[in-house]
Amino acid sequence: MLTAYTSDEIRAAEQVLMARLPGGTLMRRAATGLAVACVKALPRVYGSRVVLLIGSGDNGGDALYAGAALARRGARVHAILAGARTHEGGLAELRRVGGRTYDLRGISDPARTEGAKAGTSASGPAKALETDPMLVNLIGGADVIVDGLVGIGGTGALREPYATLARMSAGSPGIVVAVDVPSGVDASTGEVEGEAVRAHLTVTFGAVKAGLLIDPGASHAGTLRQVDIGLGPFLPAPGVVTLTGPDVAERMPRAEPESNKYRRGVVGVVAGSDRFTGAAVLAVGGAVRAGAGLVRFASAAEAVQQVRAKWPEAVTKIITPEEGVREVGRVQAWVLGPGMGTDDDAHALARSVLDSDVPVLVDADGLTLATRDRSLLRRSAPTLITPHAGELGRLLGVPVEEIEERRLHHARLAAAELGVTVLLKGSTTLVAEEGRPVRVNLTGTPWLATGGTGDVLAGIAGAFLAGGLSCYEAASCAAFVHGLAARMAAGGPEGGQAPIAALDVALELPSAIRTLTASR
Ligand SMILES: NC(=O)C1=CN([C@@H]2O[C@H](COP(=O)(O)OP(=O)(O)OC[C@H]3O[C@@H](n4cnc5c(N)ncnc54)[C@H](OP(=O)(O)O)[C@@H]3O)[C@@H](O)[C@H]2O)[C@@H](O)CC1
Ligand SMILES: [K+]
Repeated sequence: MLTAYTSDEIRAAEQVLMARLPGGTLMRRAATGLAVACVKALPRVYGSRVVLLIGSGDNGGDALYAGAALARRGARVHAILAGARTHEGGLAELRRVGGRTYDLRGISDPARTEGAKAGTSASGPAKALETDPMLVNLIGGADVIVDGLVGIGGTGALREPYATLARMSAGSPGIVVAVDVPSGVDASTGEVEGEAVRAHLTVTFGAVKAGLLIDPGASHAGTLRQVDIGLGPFLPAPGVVTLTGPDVAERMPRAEPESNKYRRGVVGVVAGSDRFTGAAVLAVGGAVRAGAGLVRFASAAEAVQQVRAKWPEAVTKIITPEEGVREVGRVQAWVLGPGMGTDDDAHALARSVLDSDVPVLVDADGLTLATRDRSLLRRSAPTLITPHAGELGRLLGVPVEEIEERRLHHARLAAAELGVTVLLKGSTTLVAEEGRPVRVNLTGTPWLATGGTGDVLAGIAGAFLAGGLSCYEAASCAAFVHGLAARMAAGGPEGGQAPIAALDVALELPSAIRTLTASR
């Protein structure tokens, strides 16, 4: 399991460790790791052009010492001094080995208190920077740009001149290496208030910061490399974690020799309607291919006909809103919602499912119904909701943009406010439940952003719930397996480059599960 921390947690651990070591030891360790990462990223160090963006704190200190190490190996190193102060030891060391500096305070006095919103065009002092020939040449001609503007000490939107430097580095052909965290990304949450550095590589020290795993921060971080500085024993229990393949393999329901279909878990699916049938076919497909012992599907006649045609292994029943799921037979968990509609009949059906005493996964139209009638989610058995940002926004009465901007906050808030487990879909899927670390899933692929993949995910998680996993475990394992199957469908476990359809993800599930469980 990978663990991730907030800035405060890292800082507290660093204090304890620092008190036991000679001064400067941690920065030396960090800078050495950073220099090694830069060497690996460069085709050749000797003669390469390295530009350091230096802020006023220790993040800049790391970059200066690493720059000095690169200069000693023959790189041409230029430090752009952007802060009101500069780390003295680092600067002296860089100068000692022939590194050069360019002090921005000499060319402009930008409004340092103004946050620059992403996308706004530069004006005034920022404009003067953007057209400064020296700066344009340095940044435009760099083989590698080392972002040492701010690290875990950063707060709020990047101020000038940092914001302009972040924007300029995005236009450079050089490799951008972020020191500890891309400047402008909130290291604790992944939130980005204004301009932020877009790194190809982030070299992070001591432990992974949660904001590097969660979008929008995650998409600014590029490849992550962690440098051990000896912090491990001093870190607290993490607030954010990520499951690895072996973690998921260990948790997934197993088919034991004495298993029969009832022992492996019976999942009920209430999805689709006479008008919409595709979502039902995909949700049932997810459940069937993820290894449910038996899938009971209950819906209107047209949806039942389509599901039977595609998945003959499902036991189907045509139901009416009045009778609900009373006569469907015993299940260990329900999946409720995809394509079921949102009218009064759908509401009655949802009520009959949510009245049951087994775990229920609520997705899609089920979430729309719950938005209108929150009492649907008040139940004694566990509930898992699987919204995308828009659905969660409606449930919480918050604009979708705010959900996207503050994913970690809103996933936690929803879990607390609604008393359910929340799987918030997106490029970095989050699973939140009160009293537990938020789980971030990293196996997704941009190709997953296509219609119907959420229905497949609901089916997978439903199968895992029926197999005996808790909402928290079922959601995080399902997100992992779903993302892995999508990657494999798109061309390979590391992510291919072919478009995929939702059904491809369902069909790929056995292969994905096989790659996970082969080593268990
Ligand atoms: N502690 C350790 O043991 C180790 C720490 N290490 C390293 O130290 C880093 C943390 O260093 P840190 O604490 O000096 O903070 P850091 O991130 O460099 O900058 C903070 C300064 O930036 C500014 N600033 C803030 N927000 C801003 C904004 N939005 N826009 C513009 N400016 C902004 C503000 O300064 P001011 O406004 O006064 O100029 C603030 O004081 C850490 O990430 C890691 O790289 C490693 O060496 C390993 C050992
Ligand atoms: K940085």
